Amino acid sequence: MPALVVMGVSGCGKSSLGEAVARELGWTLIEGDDFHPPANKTKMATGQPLVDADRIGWLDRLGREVQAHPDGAVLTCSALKRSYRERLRAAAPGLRFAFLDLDIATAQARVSGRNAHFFSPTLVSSQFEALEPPSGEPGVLTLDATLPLHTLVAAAATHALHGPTATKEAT
Ligand SMILES: Nc1ncnc2c1ncn2[C@@H]1O[C@H](COP(=O)(O)OP(=O)(O)OP(=O)(O)O)[C@@H](O)[C@H]1O
Ligand SMILES: O=C(O)[C@H](O)[C@@H](O)[C@H](O)[C@H](O)CO
Repeated sequence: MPALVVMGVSGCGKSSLGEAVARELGWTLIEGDDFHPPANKTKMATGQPLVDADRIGWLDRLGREVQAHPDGAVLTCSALKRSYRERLRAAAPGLRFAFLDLDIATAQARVSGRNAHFFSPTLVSSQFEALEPPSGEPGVLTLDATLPLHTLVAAAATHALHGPTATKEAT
């Protein structure tokens, strides 16, 4: 089942890239934030980081969403820890990942600059504490999240279609 997860910390550009890659490939976009239960959104809006127990049911739901779109899906999902990615891989074998790698200062600036978003800017540092970078795991392309969107789209779409051997890391 062809599927790509666009992953990384809050503000790295998952929604921007995910939407553009899904359009480029004609695949279904699954916006991970839309599937957080209300309790998770309330926690994040009030400055409380999610813990494993908050994320497990959400990840399982996202795995089912990917399974429901066997013709091609782009999933935006923070997928911060290796165990979370393994959970998604178990649901969708062969899943590919595009990791948007961003420094904390730029993430902070991007998240603070957003209006009307549920995610509290005070949580950015907790995202970096939770992050276990996926380098070395199967099917992962690491991208410099400060590159222009059109460069990221081209690299991520090639990776989604052809896998790691076809893609030179755009970092
Ligand atoms: N490649 C890029 N270069 C510069 N700015 C970008 C890039 N991609 C996204 N941005 C900007 O960064 C901000 C965050 O982007 P976006 O909402 O796509 O990130 P996100 O990872 O989905 O965030 P969250 O998970 O918190 O919703 C937005 O203001 C967006 O316009
Ligand atoms: O696992 C998490 O902590 C969450 O998925 C966050 O990453 C946010 O939902 C997202 O980035 C929106 O700002």
